[in-house]
Amino acid sequence: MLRLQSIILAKAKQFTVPSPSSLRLVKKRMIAMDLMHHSSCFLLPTIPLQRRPSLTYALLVLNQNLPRFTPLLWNHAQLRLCADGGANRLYDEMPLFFPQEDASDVRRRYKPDVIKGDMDSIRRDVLEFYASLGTETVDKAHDQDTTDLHKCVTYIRDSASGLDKSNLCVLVVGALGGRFDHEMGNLNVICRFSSMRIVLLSNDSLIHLLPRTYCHEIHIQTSVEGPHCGLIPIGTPSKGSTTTGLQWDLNNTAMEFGGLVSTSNIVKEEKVTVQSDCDLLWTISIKNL
Ligand SMILES: Nc1ncnc2c1ncn2[C@@H]1O[C@H](COP(=O)(O)OP(=O)(O)OP(=O)(O)O)[C@@H](O)[C@H]1O
Ligand SMILES: Cc1ncc(C[n+]2csc(CCO)c2C)c(N)n1
Repeated sequence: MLRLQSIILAKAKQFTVPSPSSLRLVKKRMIAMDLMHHSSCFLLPTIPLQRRPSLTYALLVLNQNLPRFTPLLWNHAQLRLCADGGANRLYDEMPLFFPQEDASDVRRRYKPDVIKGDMDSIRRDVLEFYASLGTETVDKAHDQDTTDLHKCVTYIRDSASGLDKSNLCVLVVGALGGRFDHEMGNLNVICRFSSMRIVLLSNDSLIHLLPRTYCHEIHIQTSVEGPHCGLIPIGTPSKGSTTTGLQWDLNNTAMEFGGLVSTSNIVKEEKVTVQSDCDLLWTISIKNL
């Protein structure tokens, strides 16, 4: 009798074969997706203790104007790197944040742990200054196929010893504005290292990736960021993305680059949630306090 039932069931199933896309949807609903929390609390003077998960920060300085909050990020970071010409920026611009102080005192206080790149932009005097203070220098002049940012992210991932990498967040300053090929290269790095938390920052905005493999909860630090924001599918089209907490929420909405993308959106709540079938770029404005 049981065997007969299962034959009947099997036969019935033959006539209602679910499409691969509906199977994927069912599978997605059955597997509870992990939640990923995001918070720009690194822009606050002190990081709240109850911050979940507690992150370790690495700061990466690129060859562009240093954002005004660079000293703050420096203090939060456990590892500080300069990508090639980024060292010139640190050397030239860090003393400008402390006009009362002697420039060389400031330079000694803000000594990077590592300078890595193809070393075609760093000035000799700057390289010698930091090397004499004990900064590790890694010359990758032979590699002309990856950017200096890429080289530095690889260093953080593979070589930085004594750094808790289980909950690491890489803060990249000087990543936006300026030359467009560099900006696109920088965005490409966050897509290429999609399993790492990497935040690209300028004075005006920040960008990070929301991998499709998680549900995302973004805790808005309203004192320092927002309200302008955007969600952009940069690599592949999204068949459906869903959000809460935005003025123009997405409701299983399809998006694609060259079609609909969510720019000039507005954050309406302290918590924004995002779920998508593809990796999305999240961007939010930084307040000019
Ligand atoms: N104008 C910019 N806008 C955004 N990012 C930049 C800009 N300039 C440099 N960067 C970033 O800083 C890193 C180091 O800059 P640097 O000028 O040393 O690079 P580079 O390889 O010498 O550049 P290029 O040879 O293409 O001029 C780059 O890999 C890039 O990520
Ligand atoms: C297809 C292709 N396009 C551009 C470059 C040039 N390039 C890319 S990264 C880099 C290093 C910059 O520090 C250089 C020179 C390349 N190699 N391959």
